[in-house]
Amino acid sequence: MSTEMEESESAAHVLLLPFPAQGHITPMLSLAQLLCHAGIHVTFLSTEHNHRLLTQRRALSARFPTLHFESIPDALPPDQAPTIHSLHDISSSLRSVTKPLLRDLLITLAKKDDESYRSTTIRCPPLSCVIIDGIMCFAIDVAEEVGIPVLALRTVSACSFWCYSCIPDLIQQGQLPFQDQDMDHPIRDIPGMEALLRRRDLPSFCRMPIDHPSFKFFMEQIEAITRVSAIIFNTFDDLDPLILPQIATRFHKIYTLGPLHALLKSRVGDDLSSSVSSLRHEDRRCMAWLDSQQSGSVIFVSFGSLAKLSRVQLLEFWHGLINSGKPFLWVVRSDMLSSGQEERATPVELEDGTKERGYIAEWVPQEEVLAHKAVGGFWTHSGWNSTIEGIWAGVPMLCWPQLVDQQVNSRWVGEGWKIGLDMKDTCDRSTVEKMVRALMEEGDQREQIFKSVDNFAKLARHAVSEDGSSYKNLEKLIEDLNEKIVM
Ligand SMILES: O=c1ccn([C@@H]2O[C@H](COP(=O)(O)OP(=O)(O)O[C@H]3O[C@H](CO)[C@@H](O)[C@H](O)[C@H]3O)[C@@H](O)[C@H]2O)c(=O)[nH]1
Ligand SMILES: C[C@H]1CC[C@@H]2C(C(=O)O)=CO[C@@H](O)[C@@H]21
Repeated sequence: MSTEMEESESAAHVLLLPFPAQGHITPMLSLAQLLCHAGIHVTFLSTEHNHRLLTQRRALSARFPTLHFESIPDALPPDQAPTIHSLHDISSSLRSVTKPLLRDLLITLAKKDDESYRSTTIRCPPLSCVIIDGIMCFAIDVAEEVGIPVLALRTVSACSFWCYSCIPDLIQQGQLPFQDQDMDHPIRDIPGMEALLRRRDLPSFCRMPIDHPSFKFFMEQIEAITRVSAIIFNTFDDLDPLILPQIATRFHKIYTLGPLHALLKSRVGDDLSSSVSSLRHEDRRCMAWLDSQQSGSVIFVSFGSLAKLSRVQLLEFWHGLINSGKPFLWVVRSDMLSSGQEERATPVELEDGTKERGYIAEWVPQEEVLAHKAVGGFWTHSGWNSTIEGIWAGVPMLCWPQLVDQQVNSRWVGEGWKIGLDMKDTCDRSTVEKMVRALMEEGDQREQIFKSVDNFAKLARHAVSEDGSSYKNLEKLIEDLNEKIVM
């Protein structure tokens, strides 16, 4: 199929526009590879800063000749990582700087006789579709203006997406903003999760005043995404059987392709390194350290690419880990401490305890780490990529959510899917110690959690196998993109 499509003038050409952060680029790049593997032309458009950090671009283009990397300015300082508080700046910069340039690019790529691509060995057809990250909705206006159909990849979980979608209803019902300080007050009006959520489990921006610029940003995205032709989710049908039908009541076309990283391996091959989308340098020495540890003994601790910790939180976590007595591999990014709190001495008992049974790394090959036999538990911030990678690896999770969708994900992990423990809103050393022990030590609780996560891991394997839902949905997406009927 791919050879025919490469030569065909009518093959699809899709522009992918990720949000500029690791947790968004990784699933978008998996999707890019899956589409290119089927012969579709993909223009992967990153902001200039991230384009430079994607050091594996050349290797990827060599492997997938229909994968083209392009960059676009965003006018943000290169070291400004997105935070929930900087969303307003990011959003206005994308609108004022990136949006007009995107319009020019789409017009150029949509032309039937674009010479820049025709001069390459593989002829590239005119742009037929745009797949945006579900929070890059400024691009919908542009694509509509240029007359190109738009789909969205929503990189958060389906369950948190559904919560986002129900927020306007919660506001209308007077449940938002919260009327008092009781964060355990039940939220019963989100269809499909009636008996599950408390106020504290709603997306973190629900804790903000509703006239806060970041709250407004999310409200705009929630409204705008209703205009896309279809939404792609990084989940699989057996994980979300209660939620996907709810989403389908409001969004007429959805494709569930998850776990995307596993579908990529299943379709394209196992030799692909999961590091191709990494924006940071990986410390691979941690793998040798893991080799030296007993099977199932290590707790892997990673809070993704954006979470920030105060020095007090870091020390409480560290004390809790050391006091638990369990070996640990901990990703402590150099930009993880809140600014101004970096330069202080570490208590000697923590240094000694770490030398004895810990390994601290700047950034690791997380998928490989999760698959290592020494890893018996995953303490995570419940970012969606980490959560679905943890499910795929069949590793029980301890959750300490911080941002946006993570609050919802951790509730589903703890009480919905029952594949872990939710430590939300607490971080003192004795809670950490108790929770780490509960997760890692033999007993009924661990056994139940392990059974449940193992079951979802098996269902995930089925989903990406030839007769599984994600595999078939990808076929359908490819067919729809090629036939140009997703619109
Ligand atoms: O040392 C590390 C740590 C992380 N990762 C990878 O980095 C990604 C992190 O993604 P995620 O777990 O989703 O966390 P964030 O980076 O925090 O992602 C943001 O984007 C996600 C998708 O929208 C959201 O679900 C999160 O809440 C949001 O913070 C994963 O693929 C990890 O495998 C590594 O490769 N090495
Ligand atoms: C920095 C955050 C802005 C919104 C993004 C998000 C989402 O809802 O897509 C979740 O967490 C962060 O990645 C992003």
